[in-house]
Amino acid sequence: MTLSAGARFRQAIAQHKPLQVVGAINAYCAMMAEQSGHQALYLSGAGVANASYGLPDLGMTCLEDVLIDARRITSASALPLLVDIDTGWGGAFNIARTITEMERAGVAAVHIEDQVQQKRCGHRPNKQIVSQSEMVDRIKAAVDARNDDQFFVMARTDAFAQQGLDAAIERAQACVEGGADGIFAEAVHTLEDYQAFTEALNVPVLANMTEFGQTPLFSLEELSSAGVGIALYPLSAFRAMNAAALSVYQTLKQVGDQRSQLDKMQTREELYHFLSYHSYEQHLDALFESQRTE
Ligand SMILES: C[C@](O)(C(=O)O)[C@H](CC(=O)O)C(=O)O
Ligand SMILES: [Mg+2]
Repeated sequence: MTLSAGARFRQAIAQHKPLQVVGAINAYCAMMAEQSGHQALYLSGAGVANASYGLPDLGMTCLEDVLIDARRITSASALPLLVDIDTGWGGAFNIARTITEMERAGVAAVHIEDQVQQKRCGHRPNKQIVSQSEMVDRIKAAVDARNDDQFFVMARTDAFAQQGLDAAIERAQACVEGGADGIFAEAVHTLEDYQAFTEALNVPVLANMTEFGQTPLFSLEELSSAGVGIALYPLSAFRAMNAAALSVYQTLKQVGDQRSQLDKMQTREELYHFLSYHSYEQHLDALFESQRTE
């Protein structure tokens, strides 16, 4: 029997400590990540907002916006996909619908956070969070809605910024009691903070290694020593792609050709390799005589 996406995510967590989960902004990135040997993918809420809609990460995208990108990724890669569902987009029934649709889209796992609906990036100031009981209700609604009991519901808490370590850990514990399968400890500052979370909890703890934020970019060994179960790189490839693209646009404008930029580009042959272009072409040639020219 083939394992469900959720079961494969759980298996990957069990096999890697920590499991690296890498952001894939689109289907092709998912294919490159998979062929680079990664075991799990991430669809970033900020990434969907920024890349697919040209919007900031301020709770302006909705379920359908994220589902479109999630479906594209699960169609292109067999790796388990963790999806950022922000606040779940509403009350208990909205959250239930979000979970049902994510499962239908072939998603393995989601994280739902305790910010108010008009959420902010976790690494920005002035975040506001809902009460602990409202957050636990979000978790209960999500867990109750899943069809596959292996589908992984992760609680993200942004409480550290406003309320400090102890309150954030207490919240995380309450979420686990409410049924959360894992905890995303957002924007904590030190390995000791992670260690405190992992010691207080009996579920995997995720460390967000997002660049230019509140958390230092710890190595896998460091995260492992603090007991972290999942290391997330939500936008690393996206940021690199953006810098390369900008350089190409500016150079074309200023210089008039792209020759100095070729070393920043993936070659046609590399592109075709990741897409299995040649095997499609061979299939075409073998199947349809009329396609052959010689
Ligand atoms: C993980 C995150 O929720 C995301 O949407 O990718 C962001 C990442 C970022 O803005 O760097 C967050 O940490 O809030
Ligand atoms: Mg997000």
